[in-house]
Amino acid sequence: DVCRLPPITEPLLRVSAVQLALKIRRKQVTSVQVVQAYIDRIQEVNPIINALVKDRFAAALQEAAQVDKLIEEETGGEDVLEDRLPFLGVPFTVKEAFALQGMPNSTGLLSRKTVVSTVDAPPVALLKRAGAIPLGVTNCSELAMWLESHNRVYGITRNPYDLERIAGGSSGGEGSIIGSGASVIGVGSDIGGSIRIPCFFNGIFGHKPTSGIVNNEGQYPPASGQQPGFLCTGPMCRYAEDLLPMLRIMAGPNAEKLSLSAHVALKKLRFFSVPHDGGSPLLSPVDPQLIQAQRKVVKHLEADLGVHVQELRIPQLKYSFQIWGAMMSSPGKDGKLPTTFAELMGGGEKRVWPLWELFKWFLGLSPHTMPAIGLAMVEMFQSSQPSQFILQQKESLQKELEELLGTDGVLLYPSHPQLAPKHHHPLFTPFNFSYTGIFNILGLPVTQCPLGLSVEGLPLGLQLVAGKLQDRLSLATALYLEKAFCGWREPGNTERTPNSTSNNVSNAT
Ligand SMILES: CCCCCCCC/C=C\CCCCCCCC(N)=O
Repeated sequence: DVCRLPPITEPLLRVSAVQLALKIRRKQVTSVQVVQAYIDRIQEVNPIINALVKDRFAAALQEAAQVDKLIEEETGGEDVLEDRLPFLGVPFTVKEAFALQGMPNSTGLLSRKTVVSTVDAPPVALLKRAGAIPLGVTNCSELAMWLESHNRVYGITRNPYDLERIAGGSSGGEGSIIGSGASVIGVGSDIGGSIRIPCFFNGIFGHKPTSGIVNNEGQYPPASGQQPGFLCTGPMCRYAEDLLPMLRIMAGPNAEKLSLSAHVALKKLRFFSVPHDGGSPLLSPVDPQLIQAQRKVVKHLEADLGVHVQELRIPQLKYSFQIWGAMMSSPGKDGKLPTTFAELMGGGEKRVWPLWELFKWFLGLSPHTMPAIGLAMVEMFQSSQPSQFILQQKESLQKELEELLGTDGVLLYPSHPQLAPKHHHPLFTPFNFSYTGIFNILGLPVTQCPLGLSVEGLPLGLQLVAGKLQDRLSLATALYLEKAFCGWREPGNTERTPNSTSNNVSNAT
């Protein structure tokens, strides 16, 4: 069957990063064994999914051997290692848009093909300092600004649940490699959904932190204008228990602001469910299977936690795309407009002429992808003066949601109106990303939570949104839902685990 990945046979690939680190510290397994198991799986699936675009396997194995030596020689005991190096010996992957020393950093732009990073981006450096070992870098969309990971440097990345479908973007290589069981944790970034969309399409967990918490430096392209307030770097992973420790590390000193160690009493939280954006004509209606999955979550929370989940309609959400577009193109505090997409496509030296690129594209001569050319064309007609009406909608939405969520609220909202589309299909539904993009503008933390598979075998999922700096609430809710909905499912494995049957939507009553 050409649409299926080979099944996972190595049990180490079914262990969370936190548990792997524990096993390595306790010498139940060596870091070399774990790193080798992941290299083997990458070599098995990557020729099919094209997710990892440059590896550093030899260096990773050497680093793993050093870790094993360090553990042999450590006299301070397991606790000392856990405290100092919580991810000691655990492999991870990084979106190619981030600097990882010695690895390419083109962000899918052909003119940057030969750019090699000499340093690590700060969140990557923090993970390395916590003992994690990078295996390589993964594919993304051109200039990280599209929901399909396809570019002229590395080609197209495929979805492990159906190779004819997209892996999402812009951190689609991460989504696909983690979803395939060929990486356990990874680093992504998100200015419109680039962590959450690939996590959703590949059935894994991800977290877009509160804006400003994780350092965004060391990724290309740099955000400009007001965009630094919307761009977020965050964790992507297969097991919910890895989200919080990853965030704690990646946030560095800012982690303190999130009180991540505070206990979350789920029964005392206030839950809200918004089933759709209120009907923007630009976006697709929400897939009935996603509506049903969200309803099942509501029922489960009410039955199991004894909470009341309030269903809401928030009319301003209908303008999500217009709000995102207006804010992304607004000038920064210094009055400077953001760098245009056409300038970014030109590699910073000269801007490209979108219509000329379009003409070349039809002749097969453009070094750019169609979505990038399309974005540059749309930009030509975009005003940097957003309408007062849209700004008012944004202000009232911000106020309403912040008041609603406070310090104890969690909102359930679809991640995207459709299940993973076929390759190139987002060209016909380019505004659907607004389901995720709106929360970048609002600066709220959002955890992407998988919810089993659809009748077609594609991942279902949901966004869990919390108030500013309340990341621990959406993270705790995802951890709780993983138990009931079984979290990540192995692609190609249609068998259900014993307690998962009732949560497969195809089986739902
Ligand atoms: C050729 C079709 C192009 C039409 C463009 C229509 C306008 C759509 C505007 C923006 C789409 C951006 C998608 C962003 C996806 C996530 C990006 C991210 N880095 O978080």
